[in-house]
Amino acid sequence: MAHKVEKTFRFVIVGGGIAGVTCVEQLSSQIPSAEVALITAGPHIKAVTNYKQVSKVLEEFDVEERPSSVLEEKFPNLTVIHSAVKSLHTQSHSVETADGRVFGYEKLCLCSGGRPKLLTQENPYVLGIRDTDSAQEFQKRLSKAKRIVVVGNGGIALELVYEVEGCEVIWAVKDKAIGNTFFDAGAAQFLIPSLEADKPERAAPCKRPRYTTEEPAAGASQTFTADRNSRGRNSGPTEPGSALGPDWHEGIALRGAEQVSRRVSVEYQCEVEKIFTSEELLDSQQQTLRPENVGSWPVYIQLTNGKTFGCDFVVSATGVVPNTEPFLHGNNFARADDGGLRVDDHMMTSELDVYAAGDVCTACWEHSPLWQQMRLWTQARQMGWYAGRCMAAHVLSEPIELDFCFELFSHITKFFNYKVVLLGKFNGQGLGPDHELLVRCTKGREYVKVVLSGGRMVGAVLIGETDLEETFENLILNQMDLTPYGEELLNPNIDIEDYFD
Ligand SMILES: Cc1cc2nc3c(=O)[nH]c(=O)nc-3n(C[C@H](O)[C@H](O)[C@H](O)COP(=O)(O)OP(=O)(O)OC[C@H]3O[C@@H](n4cnc5c(N)ncnc54)[C@H](O)[C@@H]3O)c2cc1C
Ligand SMILES: NC(=O)C1=CN([C@@H]2O[C@H](COP(=O)(O)OP(=O)(O)OC[C@H]3O[C@@H](n4cnc5c(N)ncnc54)[C@H](O)[C@@H]3O)[C@@H](O)[C@H]2O)C=CC1
Repeated sequence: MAHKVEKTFRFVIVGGGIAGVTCVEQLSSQIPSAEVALITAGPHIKAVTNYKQVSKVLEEFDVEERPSSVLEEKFPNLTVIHSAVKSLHTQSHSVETADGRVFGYEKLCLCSGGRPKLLTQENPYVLGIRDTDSAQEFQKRLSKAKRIVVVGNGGIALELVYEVEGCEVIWAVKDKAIGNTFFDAGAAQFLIPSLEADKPERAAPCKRPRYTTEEPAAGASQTFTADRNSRGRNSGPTEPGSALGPDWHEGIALRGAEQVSRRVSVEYQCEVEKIFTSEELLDSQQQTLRPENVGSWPVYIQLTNGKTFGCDFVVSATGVVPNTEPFLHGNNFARADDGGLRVDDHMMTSELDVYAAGDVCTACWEHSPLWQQMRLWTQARQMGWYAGRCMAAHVLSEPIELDFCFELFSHITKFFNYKVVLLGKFNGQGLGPDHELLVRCTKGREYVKVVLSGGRMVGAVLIGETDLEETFENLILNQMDLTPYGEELLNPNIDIEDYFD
């Protein structure tokens, strides 16, 4: 190594996102005398605010971007270093930053997050959304756009298609239904009318114990339009930093160049065949172009269903890749198939004294039958907190067991303006055909799905103000045999809370 070690810290944490900051807070509170360094690339750090434990495992909180001085004032033994780590030397227990400084560590936690897994890296018309900078770039480009294509069917796509106004959106999804990372086709059917104009209908409960859904045929498309009055929004840009999170779009107006309201066309069961410029389009003599798509768009996207759309730009909302690159050279990290650093049940990587938490890591311990990893804010906080506890326990030679929060998967969020709660194996993940679904759906009001295996509840999707989360969480955790209750479990006329008292 070219440079001399400037200082050795007991704990070094890399990354000022939710995972890194929570890890720092945990370590600094547990061992206040320990010297801790937080090395982060951005000028700001993320802070969890308004934390609320909704039930045993469900939690809600806001996230704010703050100057790092707030953390340093709170924890006198903390040093925040604003520079990117460019290399890691696990043999000598040191990291080197982009500005050429070298810091030693006794224990290190990598919390460098992830970045968008783009359809293509080179095309200037293909955007990803991750942090405030990329959200602002998206907003700027959108303000001049008449049509965009959104590719992907997860969290970002779901948020964008609902929020974008004044611009036509073509939404290309690989699947038969929208929102496949969070929902099944039934929930998608419940949500899709929200893309259209608000037409208040009297909600009539309909119990659907047998699970059937109508799906669009392969290669089909559906168009939804909505007239919406502008909703109140703050207009000022937010400060640059790490990954965005809940309600990131509340602070920025997502409005295109047209005086139209929402117009979304969903192209089902298709992927991207090719992305090309107008010159390339002329050269290739595209036969598949519909008349409405002919024009001088800066970029064209050809889908595997044979259709080609011209647009102002493409949003690649196609998942994340863990930020591991700076740490790999010269070291021997075991990585998972998704590119994340493999961690065990103590958040330890395969390298001695190196831990990892949040989007950069892949949980490779034997999971509880009711938990799975998803790269989410909540899990970044839980992992950062638990990694901090493990690091502290190891230096103090104390025993530590996997935390209870990894017992049951839980996530609270909002899609299409509905509250969404996901519990356990909410989509029957990994259960094979050996499970049963109960569904209750009240159009425009709520969608409740329960996943049962061997008569026991193993997962649930709750959309709307169902007020069922706590009861269902208990039923999942206590694994009570629900066979005697049958379909009554979702009877809208029974107060289920009283039922199980
Ligand atoms: C648009 C969007 C909306 C989202 N909405 C939700 C939501 O509603 N609910 C939810 O649960 N989750 C949501 N997520 C996911 C959530 O934001 C992430 O899972 C979570 O923020 C990950 O936290 P992290 O600390 O692991 O990583 P990050 O927040 O990405 O933080 C990584 C940090 O590491 C720093 N860093 C990176 N490389 C280096 C380096 N070499 N040296 C030093 N520092 C480095 C970065 O500057 C950053 O500070 C959303 C994500 C996006 C992009
Ligand atoms: N409310 C919430 O909980 C939100 C969570 N997030 C999180 O932020 C992160 C980033 O979000 P997303 O990019 O939406 O990731 P995601 O993992 O949620 O979804 C990625 C989607 O892209 C699809 N996809 C992948 N490769 C593709 C390809 N080549 N062509 C077409 N489709 C492809 C996948 O099938 C999946 O539907 C995720 O970890 C997500 O969970 C994001 C927004 C909201």
